[in-house]
Amino acid sequence: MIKVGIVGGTGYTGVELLRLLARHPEVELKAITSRKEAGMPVADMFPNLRGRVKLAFSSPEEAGLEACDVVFFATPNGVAMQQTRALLGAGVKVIDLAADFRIKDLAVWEKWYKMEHACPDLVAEAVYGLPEINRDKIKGARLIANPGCYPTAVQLGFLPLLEAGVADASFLVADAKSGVSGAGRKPETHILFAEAADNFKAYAVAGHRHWPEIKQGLEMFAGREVGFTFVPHLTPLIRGIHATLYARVGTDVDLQALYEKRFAGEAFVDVLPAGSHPETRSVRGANTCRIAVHRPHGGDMVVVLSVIDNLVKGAAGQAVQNMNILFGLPEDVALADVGMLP
Ligand SMILES: NC(=O)C1=CN([C@@H]2O[C@H](COP(=O)(O)OP(=O)(O)OC[C@H]3O[C@@H](n4cnc5c(N)ncnc54)[C@H](OP(=O)(O)O)[C@@H]3O)[C@@H](O)[C@H]2O)C=CC1
Ligand SMILES: CC(=O)N[C@@H](CCC(=O)OP(=O)(O)O)C(=O)O
Repeated sequence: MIKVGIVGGTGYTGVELLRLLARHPEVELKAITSRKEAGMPVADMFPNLRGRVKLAFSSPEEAGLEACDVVFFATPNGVAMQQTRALLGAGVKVIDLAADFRIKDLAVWEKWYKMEHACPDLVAEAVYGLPEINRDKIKGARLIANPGCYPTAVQLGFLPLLEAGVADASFLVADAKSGVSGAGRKPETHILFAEAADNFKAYAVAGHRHWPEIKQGLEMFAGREVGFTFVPHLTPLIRGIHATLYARVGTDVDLQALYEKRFAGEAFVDVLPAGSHPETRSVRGANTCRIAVHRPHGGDMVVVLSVIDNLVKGAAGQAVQNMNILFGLPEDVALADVGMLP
């Protein structure tokens, strides 16, 4: 059995990890931390886990994380980097759902995250946990930087175009909408029901911290610098990201065949038939990225539609997928759920 610890068990990604790991046949949950709720049985806070998770929250210091095989950090940015070195030293693998290890250029990371990095050498070592591009590196890793939610939807959507070199890499646009759970469980005014329900708005148009993360990935796929514009929106859904991606391509490319070929054999990327419009609800609760590719009016613009559940393929599901790869298990263990309609 894989002994698992979770730091930050009271947030939305923490409880989503618990939902997935509670029925993972190879996992033994050893510790789930919360500083505020230490001592409270997990199922008292999250009744969906009654009868499935018997542990109580413990404080991070008393959780015995060094005795685990793998520790997930479902914590705000800047927490995992304080504890990762000691855990790796104790032989524990680490999967960080936050952004501490995602961006290789430290100056860029420090600019966007507004703090000094605690362990630059570990940033260099960390493997970016997008299995569809990094599966082989993930297999041998000690430290996984689990991608952000918008970055997962956007990078998977652009991947075939850029790898094949068929798009104009100097003009890439991502117009993305996220459900409110993407902002986490901490109380903030802009995610109150009366603020976010029956409302729709863009935010961080001047610059969002996922922009450098996505750009780093797109440049790796393209093998060159890219021109990339990213506009996130808050939409009155609870779960889900819908990314609408725009690029210029030559008119002789069979886009449908390109996408189907690139993702053939990928259990968690579903390329829909030509002309489809993927819905966020079709991936709700599922670890699936569902993609459709369009060429409106037969012109030179490609429009890619990419949907994920931000808490599953955009966070906890992808983290469990990475854990399965790290421990040599089939990638879909505990991740075979289909989306929930309606
Ligand atoms: N929500 C989403 O869709 C996605 C989130 N992420 C990332 O995952 C991480 C977690 O997100 P989310 O679950 O939404 O966040 P929440 O704000 O909902 O939860 C944060 C959790 O971390 C704990 N925590 C906070 N500070 C510390 C600390 N200093 N030391 C130890 N534990 C701490 C909190 O519990 P307590 O204070 O009691 O200790 C809580 O359990 C974030 O970095 C987020 O950016 C990534 C992809 C998608
Ligand atoms: C809707 C919403 O607010 N989404 C969050 C992004 C989600 C996220 O968790 O990103 P990191 O893991 O990189 O922090 C935001 O825009 O800040």
